[in-house]
Amino acid sequence: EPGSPVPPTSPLLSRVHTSAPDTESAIDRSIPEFPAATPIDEDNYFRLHRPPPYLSQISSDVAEFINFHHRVNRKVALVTSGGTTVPLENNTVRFIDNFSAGTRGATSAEYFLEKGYAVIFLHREFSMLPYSRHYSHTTNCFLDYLTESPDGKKVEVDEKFQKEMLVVLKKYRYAQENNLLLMVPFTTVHQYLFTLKLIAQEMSVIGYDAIFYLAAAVSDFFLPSSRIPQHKIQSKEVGGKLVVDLEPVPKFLRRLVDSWAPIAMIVSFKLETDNTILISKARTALKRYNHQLVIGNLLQTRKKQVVFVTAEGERWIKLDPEQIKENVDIESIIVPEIINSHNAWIESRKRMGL
Ligand SMILES: CC(C)(COP(=O)(O)O)[C@@H](O)C(=O)NCCC(=O)N[C@@H](CSSC[C@H](N)C(=O)O)C(=O)O
Repeated sequence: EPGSPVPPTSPLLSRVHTSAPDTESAIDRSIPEFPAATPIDEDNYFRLHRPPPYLSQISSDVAEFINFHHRVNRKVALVTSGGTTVPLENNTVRFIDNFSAGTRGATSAEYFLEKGYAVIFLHREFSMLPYSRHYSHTTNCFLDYLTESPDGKKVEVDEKFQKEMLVVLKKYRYAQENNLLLMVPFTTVHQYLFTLKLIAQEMSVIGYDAIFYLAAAVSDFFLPSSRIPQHKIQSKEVGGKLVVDLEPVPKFLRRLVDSWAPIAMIVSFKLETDNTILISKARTALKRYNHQLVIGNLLQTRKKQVVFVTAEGERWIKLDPEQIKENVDIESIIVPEIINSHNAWIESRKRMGL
């Protein structure tokens, strides 16, 4: 409406936007075909693909945020959240998406903040966000929490929701006013990998006070720039069938552990749908990447139970029926456990003189 007050630009929304394809730089026919996932070629992915055009903006925001907290020795958690996409056309009409609403990441970020961590929230643009997830358009529509004033002239928060909303609002404002939460978006797996690498390298200044909590659902396969079509695929051009030939995504977790963040504590999630392979797959990931903790979860039961897999063994965390009835966030149990492990990790590093 002309003249109506401009809505506040929420500090929860980053200054960069990722969902519109950067059609200028995504295609580069000069890039040779190469299997991205073999260890030797892994870094070729970063060397041969151009970084997202907005990366320098993110780099300066992240550096400023990290220095702000490093000065006061505050621990920083990088929480990744949401699914990455694999565009099938440069002017993207179709893309392969990875399942994730972003609830795990957004909820976990709240509990890290509650425990005094600063949080860099590397999230799929438009997925669930800390605090606003309680009243987002996809879960509890915020309009259902409002009523009209008796004279019908004003909007008010419904009396029965005042208490719970005040708790969320206070936490949101506290994070905002104390610069504790930095929002960094991604959409494609390409954007995710370049941004994760950048943040990991900038976080190295924090050493073991940094923790990586990798809840994002990352694509395992992608369409290399060398063969992505420029425009929307026309069915007549492909004889009515669409055959997609994807390359494996570089095993970035190995790079993260070995070189981008060699001192930080790293927690990854393993998502399966078959319970018979969950623990073995999580253990394989732990052995392959040699980080500290893999949290296994099944798509079907991810909100009620997870399994911690470490070098010492595995341990299930399950909500009991009462907790399920009470809508307890399983992250309210997961995150404090991880923070205890992070503190033990820091003590062990100090004892080793690192
Ligand atoms: C995505 C969910 C299930 C949360 O759901 P929402 O609350 O709806 O957001 C999360 O808990 C999770 O498992 N996240 C990790 C999922 C994932 O993709 N994990 C990868 C490991 S990280 S991607 C690593 C890459 N594949 C490699 O091997 O280097 C995997 O299972 O393979």
